[in-house]
Amino acid sequence: MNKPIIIGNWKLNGSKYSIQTFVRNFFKELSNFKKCNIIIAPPNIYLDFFKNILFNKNLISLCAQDVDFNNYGSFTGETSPLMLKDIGVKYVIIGHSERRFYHKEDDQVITKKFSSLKKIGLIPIICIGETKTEKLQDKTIDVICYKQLNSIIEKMGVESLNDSIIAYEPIWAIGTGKAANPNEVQIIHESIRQFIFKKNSQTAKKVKILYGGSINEKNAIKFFEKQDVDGLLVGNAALETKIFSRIINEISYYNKNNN
Ligand SMILES: O=C[C@H](O)COP(=O)(O)O
Repeated sequence: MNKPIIIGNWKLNGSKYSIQTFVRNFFKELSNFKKCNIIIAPPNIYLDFFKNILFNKNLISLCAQDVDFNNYGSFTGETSPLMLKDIGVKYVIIGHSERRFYHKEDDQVITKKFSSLKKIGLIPIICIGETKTEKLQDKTIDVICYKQLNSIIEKMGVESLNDSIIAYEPIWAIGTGKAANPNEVQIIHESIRQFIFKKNSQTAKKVKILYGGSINEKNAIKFFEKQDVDGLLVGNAALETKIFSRIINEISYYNKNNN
C-alpha cells in the first residue's frame, strides 16, 4: 500500500536550537506516524545536523530545498547532487516557484537539475504551478502540463517520472493563507494524471501528485481526501511542531479506501 507523503519545507527558517526543539517535541506529538512518509526539508546548511539529531531513526526522510545541476567544479555557493547523496539526503525539491521567481530558474535549468538527480538516484520533487493571472486566463493546464512538465518529459522521457513526485503549488496560494479550492485541485490533479496517462498509463498510476499552498491543520484533510491528491507539501505550517504533527496525525488516521 502506498503511504501518504507529507513534506515539510522549512524554506529559509530555523537554527540549531529550533531544530533540536522541533525534533524533541515532534515525536511526542505524533501518534500514528508510521502510516505516513514524512519528509522534511531544512535549509541545506542544517541537513547534516538535522540527520544526526534524528538518531538515524529512519522515521523522517531528508530532503534538500534545491540543488545545482553540476556535481563539482567552479560554482561558488552551490550544493551538488553528489554532496547531498553523500550526507544521506533522499529527496530534492526542484522548480519551487520561489526559485523560479527570485533566482530566475527556467524550465531548462529545472530539467537539468532533474536529470542530475535521476542520474545519481535522488528523488526529485518537481514543483509546478500557475500565477493568479494565468489562472484567470484559464491557462493553468497549459502552464503546468504543456510547459513545465513537458520540458522534463521531452528531454527525459515520461518514464523518468515513475519514481518522482510532482507538487502542484498554485503560486497565488503559497504563503498567502488562501489555499486553493480542494475540488478544483482534484480536477487539476486528475488533468495532470491524464496528461501523463496519454503518454504512459503505468507512469500515470505510479507518479505521486501532491498539493501545496497554505495548508494548515484545518484544511489538510479536505485536500488529502481527494482521489488524486497523494500527499501535501507544507510550508509555514511545517515550522510549528504542534500544527505539523496534527496534520500528520489526521492524515495517518484517514483511510482513503474506506471513505
Ligand atoms: O513548499 C511549500 C509551499 O511553498 C507552501 O508554502 P505555504 O504552506 O507556506 O503556503
